[in-house]
Amino acid sequence: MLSVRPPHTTFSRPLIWPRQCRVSVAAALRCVSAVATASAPETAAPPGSVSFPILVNGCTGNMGLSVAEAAALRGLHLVPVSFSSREKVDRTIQVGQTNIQIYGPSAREDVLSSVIDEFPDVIVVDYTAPDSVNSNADLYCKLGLPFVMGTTGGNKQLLYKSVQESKNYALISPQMGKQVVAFVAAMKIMAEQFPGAFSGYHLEVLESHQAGKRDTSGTAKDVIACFEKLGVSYDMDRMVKIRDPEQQLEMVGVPEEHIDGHAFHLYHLTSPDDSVSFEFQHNVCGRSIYTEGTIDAAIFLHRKVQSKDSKRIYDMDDVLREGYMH
Ligand SMILES: NC(=O)C1=CN([C@@H]2O[C@H](COP(=O)(O)OP(=O)(O)OC[C@H]3O[C@@H](n4cnc5c(N)ncnc54)[C@H](OP(=O)(O)O)[C@@H]3O)[C@@H](O)[C@H]2O)C=CC1
Ligand SMILES: O=C(O)C1=N[C@H](C(=O)O)C[C@H](O)C1
Repeated sequence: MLSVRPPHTTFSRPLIWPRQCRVSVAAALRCVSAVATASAPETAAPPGSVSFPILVNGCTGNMGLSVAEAAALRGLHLVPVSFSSREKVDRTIQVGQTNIQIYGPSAREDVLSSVIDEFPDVIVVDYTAPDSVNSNADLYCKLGLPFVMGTTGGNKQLLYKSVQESKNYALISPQMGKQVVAFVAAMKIMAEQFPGAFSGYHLEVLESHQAGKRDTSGTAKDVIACFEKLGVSYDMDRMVKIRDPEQQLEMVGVPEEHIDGHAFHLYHLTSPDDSVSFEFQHNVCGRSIYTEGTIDAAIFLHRKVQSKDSKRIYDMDDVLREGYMH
């Protein structure tokens, strides 16, 4: 059986993961848009808040649907369009009062062009799949569609290059949970201020996510990059990735009701002589922390686009720094 216990530890107590969490498209669009405007929004936008069109790509999936629901609840104008990786989709998804039409990949460019005509200040949010990150981003950049990229994976360098070259606006973050973002930001600060502070230390990393997660945790990769700057050498192949529900229940301690949606991370450091150890954990149950952060990210990006800010590429650190922490 896979041992969750990092080998280089002097602790005698078993590793216990907390059981509780702690930490003609255009015509159709015009028609739906008119209905959406005429009928009262589900929940009025909070006083002083903005409302703008938001298109969530990946509404057939868990994050896409959650973000679409949260957008409607926050009083944003949900564009009734989303996409699938499958060509033969004949499907609509009801989110509040909006009927979202799902299109296949070949319709993407035409449909998105019509969306821009109809909703020039639209913000796209992408929660699709790692292998779609670059092609989706390339298309948003080609069309000048500002986007929030929540989807992890893909080629990060190419992603940034596309945005830079197109001068499009984008907010890219593998982690939208604001408290987790703050933790990673603290790790980055430590790495910048005390490079080499953990030289010679041994690092073990374990991450557990719902079985459907295809890639390695993007958040873990970012945290490991900080440890590397702190002097730790780490081979990514050693990361323990748990996707098996039985192990998650019995070994990791994920509450049963969150087996289908959780993100538990553990980083364990041990000094060369085994006399000192450190543990960092961030354990998330459900998805509300990400949906909340994603809506803030979309609002933030919309403001930047409207004010024609000269900076074009953002991450969640920028969002937190501008006071969205609460
Ligand atoms: N940044 C953050 O804070 C977070 C990031 N994530 C990341 O978001 C992504 C999605 O996660 P999650 O919702 O849990 O995954 P799901 O598997 O539940 O959903 C992904 C959906 O994307 C759709 N999809 C795949 N390819 C395309 C495409 N080319 N165009 C449009 N839709 C597509 C799939 O539907 P279909 O079969 O119809 O194509 C699927 O329903 C992952 O990369 C995950 O790591 C998740 C949580 C938080
Ligand atoms: O797929 C997920 O669920 C998550 N993905 C992100 C990642 O890969 O870091 C963020 C969080 O771990 C949830």
